[in-house]
Amino acid sequence: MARKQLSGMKGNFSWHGFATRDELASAFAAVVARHLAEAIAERGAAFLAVSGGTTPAKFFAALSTQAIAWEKVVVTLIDERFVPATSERSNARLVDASLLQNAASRARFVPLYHEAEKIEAAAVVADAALRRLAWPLDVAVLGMGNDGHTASFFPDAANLPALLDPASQRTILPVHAASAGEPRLTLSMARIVEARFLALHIEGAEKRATFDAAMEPGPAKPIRTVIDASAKPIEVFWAP
Ligand SMILES: O=C(O)[C@H](O)[C@@H](O)[C@H](O)[C@H](O)COP(=O)(O)O
Repeated sequence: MARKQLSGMKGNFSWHGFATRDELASAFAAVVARHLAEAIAERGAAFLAVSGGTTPAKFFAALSTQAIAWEKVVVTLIDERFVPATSERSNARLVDASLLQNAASRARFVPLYHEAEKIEAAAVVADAALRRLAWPLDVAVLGMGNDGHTASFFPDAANLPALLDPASQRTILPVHAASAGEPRLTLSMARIVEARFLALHIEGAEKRATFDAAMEPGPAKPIRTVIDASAKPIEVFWAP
């Protein structure tokens, strides 16, 4: 059973804590499916962006079996490593293997990765492709690293101010950051914070401590900048 705590005093977020990661996965999948179904009922389609990394696999598996009109859902990524879908580092590969299965195999996936010599060129192609979709996102699911990054907003990214520009006209931007491992493509913060439902999915004591520290006064980590910029409180889903 979720322990919900509205943390209005501490920041622009609502905390949903679960006893186990399995409980979180099934409850969070039901919440996301409800938002997608509402979007389909109201506008005839739904638009979902998910993060990669190691955290979402169980949630993706639970979401893939939700009984909604998946053929009306477009799925894209919050961010992607600059690697082809054949790479084990590819978030598209993860989504294909874990989310676009079962009922959700009927969804349409729009990738961020495009083959190009330079990531700047791939970002321009992805930006043009993504612009054609029906913004804003109905649901955006963020992850977070222990350095306080979310999406590919790494603290050491050379273009961090452009990534976090709340007035950005860009949909997709390239990212070069030594801490990221490889270059990345990411949605701009401006496109993320306008989502109708914005959630952060984190697990483990270390990430909880990182999140709590980021909400303390002091220089803002990227996760804090995103939370502060969101029009609505971000919904945080956490389990130990
Ligand atoms: O491609 C990625 O890595 C991401 O989308 C990234 O922002 C991720 O959400 C965090 O780094 C957390 O990653 P973990 O879930 O692996 O801890």
